[in-house]
Amino acid sequence: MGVEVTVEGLTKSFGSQNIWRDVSLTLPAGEVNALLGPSGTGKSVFLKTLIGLLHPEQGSVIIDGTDITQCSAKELYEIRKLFGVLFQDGALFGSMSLYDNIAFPLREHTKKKEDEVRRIVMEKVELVGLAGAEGKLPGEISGGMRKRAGLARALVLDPQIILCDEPDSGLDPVRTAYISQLLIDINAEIDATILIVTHNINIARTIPDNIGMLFRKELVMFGPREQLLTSEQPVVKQFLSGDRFGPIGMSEEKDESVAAAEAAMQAAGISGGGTADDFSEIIPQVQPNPGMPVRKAAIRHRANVLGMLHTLPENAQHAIRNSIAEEDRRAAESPETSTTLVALSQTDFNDPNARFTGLPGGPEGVYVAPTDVHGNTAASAQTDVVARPDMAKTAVAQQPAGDDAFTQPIDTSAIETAIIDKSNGQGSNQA
Ligand SMILES: Nc1ncnc2c1ncn2[C@@H]1O[C@H](COP(=O)(O)OP(=O)(O)OP(=O)(O)O)[C@@H](O)[C@H]1O
Repeated sequence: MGVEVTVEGLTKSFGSQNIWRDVSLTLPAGEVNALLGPSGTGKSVFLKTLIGLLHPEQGSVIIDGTDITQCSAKELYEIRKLFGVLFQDGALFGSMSLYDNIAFPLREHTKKKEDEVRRIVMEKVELVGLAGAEGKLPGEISGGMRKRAGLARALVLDPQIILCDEPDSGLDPVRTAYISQLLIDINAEIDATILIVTHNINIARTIPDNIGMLFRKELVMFGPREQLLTSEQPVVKQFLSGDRFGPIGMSEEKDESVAAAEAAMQAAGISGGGTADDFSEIIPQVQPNPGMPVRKAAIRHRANVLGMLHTLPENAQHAIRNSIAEEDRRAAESPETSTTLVALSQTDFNDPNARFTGLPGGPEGVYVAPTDVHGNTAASAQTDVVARPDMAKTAVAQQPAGDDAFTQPIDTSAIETAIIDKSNGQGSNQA
C-alpha cells in the first residue's frame, strides 16, 4: 500500500520572498490527490519540498514515520526511494536514449543485473505506450512522448508515492485523458499515493479522490474532491470557471481599482470569459480500465469520507452522498468495472471476520444491495460502511436509513482493512 504523507505547519521562503506558510495536509495512503492554484503560488516548490529537494524554514513532512525536514542525508536518501517523480518538463537526460533514461534509477539505486533492468524497463515502456521508441533520444520525440517517458522512469522503482508536476502540460486533450487514465490504472495496480499538480480542471474533476488549492501563500482548502468542486469560495469558483473577474489577477494581488472596474463590468453584464459549467454537478470519477485490479484506495477513501462527512459543508455532504449513490448505481449496472462492488463481491458475508453491511443508495434512500461470492445479499440494508462486524457493530445498530445515514460520525478506524485483505485473497482480517 502507498505511504501516507503528513505535512504540518510548513512554511517556505526564498530570501525575503515567502512562497507559502503554515501549510498542513495529509495525503491519505494510496489515494489520488490533486493540488491546484494559480501560476506562481508555489505548487512545484511544494512538490520539491515533499521530496526534500527544498528545505522549509518551519514545519514537518512525515513520510513513513520520518520527518524528512529533520532527518540525516542517509535517511533522506532511503526515503527518496519511495518516490517516483514526474517533473514538469520530464527532466530527461538529453544525451541518453529513452531506454537509458528509464533505466537510470534502477542502475543508480539497485544492484539489479542488466537482464532484470531490461525486463523492468520494457515493462514500463509498454505500460506508457512507448514500445518501439525506446532507442530514441528525448530531442527526437514529441512533448507527450517525453512526458510518458518521464512517467515510465518515475515508475521503475515501484514507488509508493508518485508526484506528478503538470502531467498534462503541453498535451492535447486526448493525450491528457490517456495519461490521466494511466495514473488511475497505476493507482489500481500498485496502490501508490499520488499527488498531481495541475491547472487542468477536467483532471481535477475526474481523477483525484482529494483536491487542495494554494492561493495567496496559503492552502485554501484540502479535502474530498466534492468539497472543493462545490465550494462557494470566490477564489475557488473563479479558478474552476477560468473567469478573469474575481480575486485572482494576472499577478497574484489584484489591484483594488482593477477589482472595482471589473465589478462594474460584471454588473453591466460583460463576460469575464469563464465557462458557465456548474462544477457542483459532480461528474463521475474515472475508473480503472477493465481488467485492472480493484482500486483499493477508492474503498478506503469512501470509508474516510464517510467518517468525516459530518464535518464538511452542507453542499459538500450533499454532493458526496450523490457521488456515492451514483457510484453504486453504476456499480450495480456494470459490476465488472466497479471498484466497490468488485471488492465486495470477493467478500464472503458468511465469514465471521470479514463481511460488510450494505451500501446506502442516496438522498432518496434508494438502496443498491450488493452480493458476495455466494450471491448472498448484505445482511443489513441500512448502513453505509464496509466494515468488520466487531468494528462496526455500534455504527450498524445506530445508523438510520437514507439521507440521515450519512449525518452521524462513524468510527471508520480499521474499517476497510478486512475487506481489502479479503479482496486480495490475503488471509487474516485482524487489524
Ligand atoms: N529555487 C528557487 N529560488 C528562488 N525562487 C524560486 C525557486 N524556485 C521557485 N521559486 C519561486 O517560487 C515561486 C513559486 O514557483 P513555483 O514554480 O512553485 O510556482 P507554481 O505554482 O508551480 O507555478 P506554475 O503553475 O506557473 O508552474 C515563484 O515566484 C518562483 O520564482
